[in-house]
Order: sequence, then C-alpha cells, then structure tokens
Amino acid sequence: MKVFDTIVIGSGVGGAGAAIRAASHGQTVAVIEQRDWGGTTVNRGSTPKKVLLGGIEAHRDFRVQNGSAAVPPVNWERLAAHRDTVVSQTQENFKRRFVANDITTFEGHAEFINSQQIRVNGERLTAKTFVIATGARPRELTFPGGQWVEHSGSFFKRHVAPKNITILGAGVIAFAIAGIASEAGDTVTLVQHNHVALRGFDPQLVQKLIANLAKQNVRVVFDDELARLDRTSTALQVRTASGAQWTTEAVYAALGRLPNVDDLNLQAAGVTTDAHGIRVDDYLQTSNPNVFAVGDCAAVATPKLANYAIFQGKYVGDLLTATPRFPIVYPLQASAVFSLPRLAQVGVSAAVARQKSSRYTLREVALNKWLTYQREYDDQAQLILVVDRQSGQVVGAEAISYQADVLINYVALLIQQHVTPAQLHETFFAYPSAAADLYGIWTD
Ligand SMILES: Cc1cc2nc3c(=O)[nH]c(=O)nc-3n(C[C@H](O)[C@H](O)[C@H](O)COP(=O)(O)OP(=O)(O)OC[C@H]3O[C@@H](n4cnc5c(N)ncnc54)[C@H](O)[C@@H]3O)c2cc1C
Ligand SMILES: NC(=O)c1ccc[n+]([C@@H]2O[C@H](COP(=O)([O-])OP(=O)(O)OC[C@H]3O[C@@H](n4cnc5c(N)ncnc54)[C@H](O)[C@@H]3O)[C@@H](O)[C@H]2O)c1
Repeated sequence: MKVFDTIVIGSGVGGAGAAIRAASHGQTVAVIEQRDWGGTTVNRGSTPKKVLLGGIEAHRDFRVQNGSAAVPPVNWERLAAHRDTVVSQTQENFKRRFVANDITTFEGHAEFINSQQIRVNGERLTAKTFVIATGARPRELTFPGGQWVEHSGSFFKRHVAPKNITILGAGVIAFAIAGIASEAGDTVTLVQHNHVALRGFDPQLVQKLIANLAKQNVRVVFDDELARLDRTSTALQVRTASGAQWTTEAVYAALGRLPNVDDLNLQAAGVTTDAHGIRVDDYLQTSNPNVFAVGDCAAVATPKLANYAIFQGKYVGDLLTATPRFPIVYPLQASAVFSLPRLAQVGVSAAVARQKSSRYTLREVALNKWLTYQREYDDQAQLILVVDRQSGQVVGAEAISYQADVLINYVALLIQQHVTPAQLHETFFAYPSAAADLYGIWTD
C-alpha cells in the first residue's frame, strides 16, 4: 500500500497550490486527477477564454482603427488552433510541475474508504492529511429539451465560429461569451430569470456594457427563462416562460456552479457538507481535522475565483507544517468580467458604497477623454473610486474599459499597500501610459 504525508484530490489551481507548497516543505505528496490536468481554469475557464480574447480584441482594435469595411472576419479556425495549443501546453506544464516537485500523480477518480485512506482505480492510498480540491460543476437543467443545452465550457472549446447563439444567465461567464461571440460576428441572446445582470457590479457600469454590446447584436432578455427547447434538423427552437420564441444554433448554460462533493464518499471520512460545499473553519479544516478543503468545493463565503483557490491552496500547503497556525486572512478582493469592454473591481464595490452612502462617497473619473483610452476608441471608459468618508482614503474602485483589469490591478496595489498620493509622486512611470495616469487618479 502506498503511503504519503499528504494526498491532494483535484489538480486545478487550488489543488496544485496546496500540493506544490506541501512538497516544498519536504512532505511526500500525491495528486489525484480524474479528468484533465489543471482543472477548470486551464481546460474550460480563463485559459481558453483569454486566448480567444487575444484574437477577438485584436479584431476589435483593427475594426475601430480602420473601419468595419476594411476588416476581414475573425479567423476562428486559426484562433481555435492556437487556443488548443496553449491549453495542451498549459496542461503539460501543470503535470510537469508536479513531477519536478517530486509529487506522485495518479489519474482516476478518488473516493474515501475511511478517514486515512482513499481508493483510486481500485488501489488503496494512505495519508496523514488530505486536501480536497475537487472544484465545481455546472448546474443541471430540468426543462424539456434541457439535454440540448451545452455547458459554458463547450463554447470556449468551439472549433467553428458561432453564428447565432443563446446563453442562459447574465453573469460573468455569459458576458465573457457574449463579448467573444459578438465580435466574431455572431448574434447573441442572453436570458436572465430576473432583472439583475452581473450581480455585485455597479448597475450604472453594467448598463454601459449592455448598451455597448447591443451595438454588436447582443440582446439581453430579462425576467424570463427557458421553458422548452426543441431540436429541428437545422437548429434549436427556444420557447421561454413568457411565450417568446426564436431559433438558435446553440444554447449555452452559464447559471452558476455547484461544488463537486457528491461522489467522494465523504461520510466515510467524517467530512460534512452543506448546500455551498464542504464545511470548513477559518483554517480551511473540515469536520475531520486531518482533511482540508480549498477552492470551489469549499463552503467559504468568498467568490469562487481562481485567485481565491490559489491563495487557499498555498495557505493549506503551508499550514500543514506550520507552527503556530494562523487563520486564513484574504487580501482585498479583485475581479474582472472579461467582456467587450471589460468590467473590473477591487475592494468595496460601488454598489455597496451606494447602499452605505453615510459611510462612503464616490469619485467618478471619466477616462474616455484621457489619451490612454481615447486613442483606443474606448468611449465608455470610466473609473469609480470608493472613498471612506471618515479616513478620506480610497477603499475600492470599479472600472469599465477595454483595459479595466489593468487599471484596477494598479489601484489594488495602491490600496493594498496604503500608498499615499505623495508617495506615488515619488515614483517615475514611463510616460504616457496607463500607469502614469495614476498621478491624475490618485489625488487627495
Ligand atoms: C468558464 C469559466 C471562466 C472562468 N474565468 C475565471 C477568470 O477569468 N478568473 C477567475 O479568477 N476565475 C475564473 N473562473 C473560476 C475558476 O475557474 C475557478 O474558481 C477555479 O478553477 C477553481 O479552482 P479549483 O482548483 O477549486 O477547482 P477546479 O479547477 O475545478 O479543479 C478541480 C479538479 O478536481 C478534479 N476532481 C473532481 N473530483 C475528483 C475526484 N473525486 N477524484 C479526482 N479528481 C477529481 C476535477 O476533474 C478538476 O480537474 C472561471 C470559471 C469558468 C467555468
Ligand atoms: N472573470 C471571472 O472572474 C470569472 C469568469 C467566469 C466565471 N467565474 C466564476 O464562475 C462562476 C460561475 O459563473 P456563471 O456566470 O455561471 O455564474 P454567475 O453566478 O456569475 O451567473 C449566473 C447567472 O445566472 C442567473 N440565473 C440563475 N438561474 C437562472 C435561470 N434559470 N434562468 C436564467 N438565469 C438564471 C443568475 O441570476 C446569475 O445572474 C462565477 O460565479 C465565478 O465564480 C469568474
């Protein structure tokens, strides 16, 4: 029987962070993966999405600089081939990093036999500690014809350019798909069951994004949901609860994700779950003190994002050999919606600041007149800074722009490191640039 100090179940960014950190502290470590090395991020999430966006944004830049008539269609075939190359290289890199760190890898489904043993491909493996990093999966659909709906991940794997697609949901994935598909010449319909798109982002900026996408043949249907889907020989026929109908080439679901906890036989290990995933304390320790959970499978009140999964994985990897132990403390939250244009936010959101107006005030900066944004026809570009009334300090920011994530990452650094305007002015940035714009943004 093989014995390890730590066994990590799941090779996504959370599991990889935990395994590599644990191995760096001299532990003997194994990682089990049942599907693709690198998990969601590498295979069905941000990696394929960002590669597709590379070609799509280049197309948008060329179109706005030269006029639509001058621009050939997106070469989806070439873009998809590049995406496949990058994804398979990244998968390989993940596996290689495990091997380089003396981590033993197993391919197969892991489930607990008892609190110290798991079974993989019929083989028993023993460890003192387990880290569960099994991620999340798309929500199942129950309406008639639900079997014709594809998951969002299949959009990012497409080999032919989209033509006329429907997306269920108006969250982060839906808007990323809408941006890519519309620039590729597709007409896109998003169906959202209530009237809120991109919950958590500032409604004013979300409205700007929707207005921009509308010019690119993206429509958002609010307060409605799919009731039935029928397949004809050439297309899919959509019917919604309100009675609306249209034909579409494909339907993708982006309705949120559920933790992968059902088929691990967690009971045998004494690990408890709730509707949000595996229950953990502030040390990411489960109801069994020898078992930890990180990333999308853990019931932690943090966003289900790659940066949180990585942070939690590394934290647990360090915690396994640490004395004394400290509870996990997160940096400021930062995230982006990779649509066209992008939305990004850090710290206290503008939506929260509007609700708590006695505590926060907003400072709006119209970036669209600034050279950095003007030269790129970034007509919507806007930054909203959230200022704490009592301290006068910026505690959050939100932006819409084709470069929103870059700008927000700069602001994240300034907030996190408590950089004062005077300190910023002691730093030289190459001029003119988005970084040099900070002098004008980061003022008293
Ligand atoms: C389309 C999409 C786009 C996204 N874009 C972004 C983004 O731009 N930025 C961002 O921060 N986040 C993004 N996310 C979220 C991000 O991908 C997740 O938060 C992150 O992947 C979570 O990592 P994880 O390690 O917890 O789980 P995962 O990456 O899901 O890895 C879990 C792994 O465990 C394996 N596994 C499950 N059960 C078992 C078992 N019993 N035995 C063995 N192996 C098992 C799975 O096969 C999987 O490989 C996106 C998600 C999606 C779906
Ligand atoms: N850039 C990023 O940071 C990024 C990108 C993609 C995914 N992610 C992660 O992946 C997770 C999943 O993304 P997502 O877009 O699937 O989830 P989401 O929670 O962002 O959006 C799901 C949307 O679907 C709506 N919805 C739910 N049921 C519905 C129904 N029956 N009909 C119509 N609409 C319905 C919800 O109200 C919500 O607006 C995110 O929560 C996030 O953690 C992050």
